[in-house]
Amino acid sequence: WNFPPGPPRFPVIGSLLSIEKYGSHLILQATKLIPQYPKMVGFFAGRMRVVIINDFDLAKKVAFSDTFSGRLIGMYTETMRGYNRNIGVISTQGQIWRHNRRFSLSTLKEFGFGNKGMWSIIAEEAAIIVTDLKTKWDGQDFVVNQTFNISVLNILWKIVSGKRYHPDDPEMKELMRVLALVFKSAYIEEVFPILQYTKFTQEWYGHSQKQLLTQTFKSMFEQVIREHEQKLHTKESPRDFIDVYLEAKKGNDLFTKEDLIGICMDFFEAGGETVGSTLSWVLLYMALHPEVQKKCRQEIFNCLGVREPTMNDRGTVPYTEATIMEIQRCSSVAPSGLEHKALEDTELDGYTIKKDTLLFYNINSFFLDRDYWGDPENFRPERFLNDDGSKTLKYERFIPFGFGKRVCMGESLAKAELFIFTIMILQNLRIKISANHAKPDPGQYEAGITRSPLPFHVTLEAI
Ligand code: HEM
Repeated sequence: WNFPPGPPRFPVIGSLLSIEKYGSHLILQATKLIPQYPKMVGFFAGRMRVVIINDFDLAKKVAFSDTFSGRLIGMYTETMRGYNRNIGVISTQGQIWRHNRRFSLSTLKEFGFGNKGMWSIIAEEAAIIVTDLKTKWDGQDFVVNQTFNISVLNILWKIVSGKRYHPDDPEMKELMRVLALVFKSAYIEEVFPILQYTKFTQEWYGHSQKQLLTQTFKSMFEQVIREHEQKLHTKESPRDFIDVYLEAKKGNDLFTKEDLIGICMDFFEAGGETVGSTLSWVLLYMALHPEVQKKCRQEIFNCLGVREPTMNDRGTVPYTEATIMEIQRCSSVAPSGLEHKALEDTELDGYTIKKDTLLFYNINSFFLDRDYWGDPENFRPERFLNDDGSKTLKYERFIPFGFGKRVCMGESLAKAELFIFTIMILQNLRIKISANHAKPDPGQYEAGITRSPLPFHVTLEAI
């Protein structure tokens, strides 16, 4: 039928052979095929039909349409999470997704998304890790490797469950490491179910680690929920997200313990690695661009001095804000967002899109569009500033959090975290290229659902 054009297809493995020669990450590599397929490119990935949308206007159409608001429903949830249906927000669709998303968004808002309480929780976590780096690593070489992931997770976890972890907690560190691994090999067993049938192939894509991770998360969340049930706070004084959920669940079948566990998993999966990786990129680009670092720091000291930032300071430090935006553009931490599944047979730009086809909009390609940005390969925060440098500029194609029906649920939290952490890092630490190790290289990264730099060295200097 009239499937969007793409590289040659072979039985069983589909188009993956031709993709492999471009490298392993489908989306990042599909960017290289843009000259041949500027609007969209169709692949057969194992048993799945995948369409990557390179054209911004078409992407918008997909992202804002109900027809394309589905998710891949299948094995991942059943075998990995141990449930017989999809749960939570990220991997549900239809009524369950709408309900879980609406409830989660409004409850998170109630508990501080975008308000003062939230900002001080963020600053508190940032202060702990920054002070730790300052006291332990002053004048020394430091390996940046998921340095901020646990701190960032603590912020969300405090709202959801009232708990936090020590940034050096060995168990949580291990969970974060495995979680990052899961992000890197997402979708693989959906694409090639056959891989699950031998021990050797299972090992190859990390099946047992994935299963262990989801089982660990599951029992961790069940335990936290049990503790909340035993000491449920009333409707009038809920302590956190879990209290509100359990209260709402009374007599309402749309609320289930499985979905609560699913939402907790979603927050862990979506809320730590994404912001954590972006902060690693902040250290990398700051080390590589000392002149930008100096300018940010000067602006911060001029406007805020050494006091803790809040989101009310937005607008007063435009160069720093532009720098964060440029880091998000250059690092493209969620290069393709998540899949959007067609819920029925439909048509897109003259091509037939059959039900269950997966569509990804190529965020990475929007960030690298030469006609749009002029010099996309250059790191240049000024592009996000107006002529006199007094205001940041908005760009339609700057969509690190995606857009449309399934736009990131944590956007305002993530923005607050990036703003407050970056400022507090720069107030307290100078980040330099190490004289003893290779210069950090933005081209050295790992990519799956998220894109994070490989561990790299910097020299830290306390201010
Ligand atoms: C820099 C940090 C982050 C980036 C770049 C990012 C990016 C994205 C992107 C591109 C999507 C997919 C949009 C789509 O499918 O159309 C997404 C979805 C999502 N994000 Fe984020 N995200 C970040 C942080 C967070 C945080 C802190 C949370 C915590 C609440 C979060 C929760 C979610 C959830 C639950 C979804 C799924 C929404 C749905 O399926 O309806 N994200 N994010």
